[in-house]
Amino acid sequence: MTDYVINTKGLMKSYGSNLAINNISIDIKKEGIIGLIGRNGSGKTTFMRMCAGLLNKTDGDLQVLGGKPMDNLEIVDRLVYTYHNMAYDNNLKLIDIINSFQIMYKGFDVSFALKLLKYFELNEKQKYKSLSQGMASVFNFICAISTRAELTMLDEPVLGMDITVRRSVYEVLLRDYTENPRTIIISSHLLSELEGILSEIILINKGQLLLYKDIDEMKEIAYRVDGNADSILNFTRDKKVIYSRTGLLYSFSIVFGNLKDEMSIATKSNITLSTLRPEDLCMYLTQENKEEELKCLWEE
Ligand SMILES: Nc1ncnc2c1ncn2[C@@H]1O[C@H](COP(=O)(O)OP(=O)(O)OP(=O)(O)O)[C@@H](O)[C@H]1O
Repeated sequence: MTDYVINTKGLMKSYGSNLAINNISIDIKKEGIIGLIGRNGSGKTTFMRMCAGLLNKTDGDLQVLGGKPMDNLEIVDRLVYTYHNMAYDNNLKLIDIINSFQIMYKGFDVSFALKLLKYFELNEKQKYKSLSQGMASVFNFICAISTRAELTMLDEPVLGMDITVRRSVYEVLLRDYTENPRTIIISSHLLSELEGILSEIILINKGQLLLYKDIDEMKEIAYRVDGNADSILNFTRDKKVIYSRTGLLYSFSIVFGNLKDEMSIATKSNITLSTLRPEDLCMYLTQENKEEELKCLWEE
């Protein structure tokens, strides 16, 4: 038995001339709730769809649950992938879809799915097409989580949900994971909300893998350096600076690397060091400086 759910080597996917996944090599460990994080268009959906056997790769190796996912029933029976716009037949009621999941997945827990429908106040007789975006997302989540598949991939699962429902979904997810440990990969932009339930983060940008880290490790791999511009420059001279802002009122830099042992040097150099929240680190690693373009918007 392999210790990994997904192994890729040099994975590539192009849509015509558009390179959506660019040379991703990653071994994703079994068990955990993993956040697949990246900006719009970074390739999250493309990556998940390839893993789910719904999309062919262009090049490279891709193994999911120890096999190739494309046209491989033995593998796709052990995984579930849901997204916000599931294309169900217009006439299907929620109960019909639940019954189909039960037929497709031998581990599907119907009674749990029905309890969740009640908990989230959905009516099993309602047609899927009549659900609001938030309600449809809740229903897709219910189907995915009740499948208890070895690999559960949720693509933007909370799209359209209000904050109260999102919180309930996170709680159900975490509790169900504790009862039934498996690998759950969630793509989302809302890292700040998810942080509390994630064990690892995969960050991709423009189709490339930037990092795959344990969430606790992430809290020590980059630091914010505050001080006056000269002190910051001196302190960061030999360090990997990923973002810098120099202003009249304040200046700071973001340094990639563990600076835990440099606290006393920093204090002597009139520098304040602070750790970054995973969400901020992801933002600094993927943002582009558009200051000049922004100014141009109001120019004649
Ligand atoms: N069917 C398609 N045909 C052509 N290009 C596509 C297609 N699907 C995705 N792309 C392109 O591939 C890139 C990655 O898209 P993808 O949907 O995988 O990103 P994403 O990270 O899921 O984005 P978002 O967070 O906005 O949903 C984008 O440049 C997108 O325009």
